[in-house]
Amino acid sequence: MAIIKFPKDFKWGAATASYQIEGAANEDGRGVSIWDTFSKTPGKVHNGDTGDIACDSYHRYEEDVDLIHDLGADVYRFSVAWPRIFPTGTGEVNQKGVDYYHKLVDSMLAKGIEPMCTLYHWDLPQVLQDKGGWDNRETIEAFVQYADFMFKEFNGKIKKWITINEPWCSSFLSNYIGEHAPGNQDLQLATDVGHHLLVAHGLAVKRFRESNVEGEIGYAPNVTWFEPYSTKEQDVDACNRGNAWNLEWFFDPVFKGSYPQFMLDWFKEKGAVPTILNGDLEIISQPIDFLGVNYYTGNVGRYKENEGLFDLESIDMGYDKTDIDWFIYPEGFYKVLVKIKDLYGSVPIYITENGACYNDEPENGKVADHKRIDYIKTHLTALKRSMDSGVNIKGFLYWSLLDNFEWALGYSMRFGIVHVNYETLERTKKDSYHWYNETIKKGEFEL
Ligand SMILES: CCOCCOc1ccc(-c2cn(C[C@@H]3NC[C@@H](O)[C@H]3O)nn2)cc1
Repeated sequence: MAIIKFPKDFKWGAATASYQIEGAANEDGRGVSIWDTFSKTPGKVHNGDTGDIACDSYHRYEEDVDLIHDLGADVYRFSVAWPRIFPTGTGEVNQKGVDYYHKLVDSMLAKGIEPMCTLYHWDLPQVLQDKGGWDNRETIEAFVQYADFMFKEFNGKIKKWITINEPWCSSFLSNYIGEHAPGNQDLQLATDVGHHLLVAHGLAVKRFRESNVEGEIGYAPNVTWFEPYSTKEQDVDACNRGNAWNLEWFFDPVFKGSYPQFMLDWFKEKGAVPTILNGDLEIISQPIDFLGVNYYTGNVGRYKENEGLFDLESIDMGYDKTDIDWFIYPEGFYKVLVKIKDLYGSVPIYITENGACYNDEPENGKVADHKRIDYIKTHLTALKRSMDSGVNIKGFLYWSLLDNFEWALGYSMRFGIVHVNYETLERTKKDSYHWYNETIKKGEFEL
């Protein structure tokens, strides 16, 4: 069997997000977010699940930090709920919310765990949504004020900042496909929202630099991979469009200061070119210190006229799927990381999310989630292949530490290496947790 070995300075960790784990939705002055509204809208979330309680991490954060510590992790990626800091998005600070994140961060630092903080992981204050949300450019300034407050308040404690998580999800999944909050279905709106998210990212980076606070800053786009069914130009072009929807569309503005022309042309045909103001792209392309990459799945794709937004169909090649019905495709992880290197150079990269959904339940106090272990093994192998091909990967954060609220799928889908009983809130380390702990300790594993 092959031994897959990582560098000694490689950073290992796990990730979560505020709305998915905290609960305490109406506690200590927290304001309403768009996910509170969306999850309480009948038919939007599986089983009518909400983040009202979630994993109750707001009250159990010390237990969860112990889980991170016992894992042997170097880094813990969490997100701050904007409505806990500014309940109406702007204006008066909610000190109890600030105090909570100081307690959380201090507990990490006390155990030698590096905090990696995501400022926007989708829980936009509802008051801002009521004024147009990310379609209203005033939300950009509100985000910059929130980010500026956080940079200064946590200066010296938090030294790795992520501005926006998965702008593709917050724009296209949330405003064109409509599966996520606020649930619009308007392509022009989606391209404008995506653009405003990128402007907000760029202005936050600019403010970070001007603030002279310690640390590094980046963002965390999600990517996928469509492998052409054949070498026919139609198949290759269709897959290029499908890949660019996540990749070039959200990477070129940051790394090149322009949108990919072939995608602008495509969106022009659809009547949905984003509204770009003078100076926007200079702001968006502020240099960043690191790139977060979130990868879960990929597939083989083929040209099919009028299929979806890009004349692209996904082919069922019979690859195994996880319990969320996503194909298991580690080759795509390798391919997309090499493409990022080829297109954007040697920017330091953290895998800020990669993980598998398997809904195994505890039996006699154990969770034998061996398929999750296999998924992690094959994806870490693809990751190491990319590193050996020159991709500048600095660390890997598994999604997710805990089973949690998986957005429109509620609590029906479990990504955690720790099982959460949503009745009792009891945490149970799964076999994958123990395997990951051993891998972190040794810096290697047997494939
Ligand atoms: C073309 C039609 O498509 C319909 C559904 O399309 C998608 C795409 C992507 C996702 C998706 C979900 N996740 C996991 C989360 N990442 C952030 C963290 O909060 C995790 O919970 N990543 N991507 C869901 C649905």
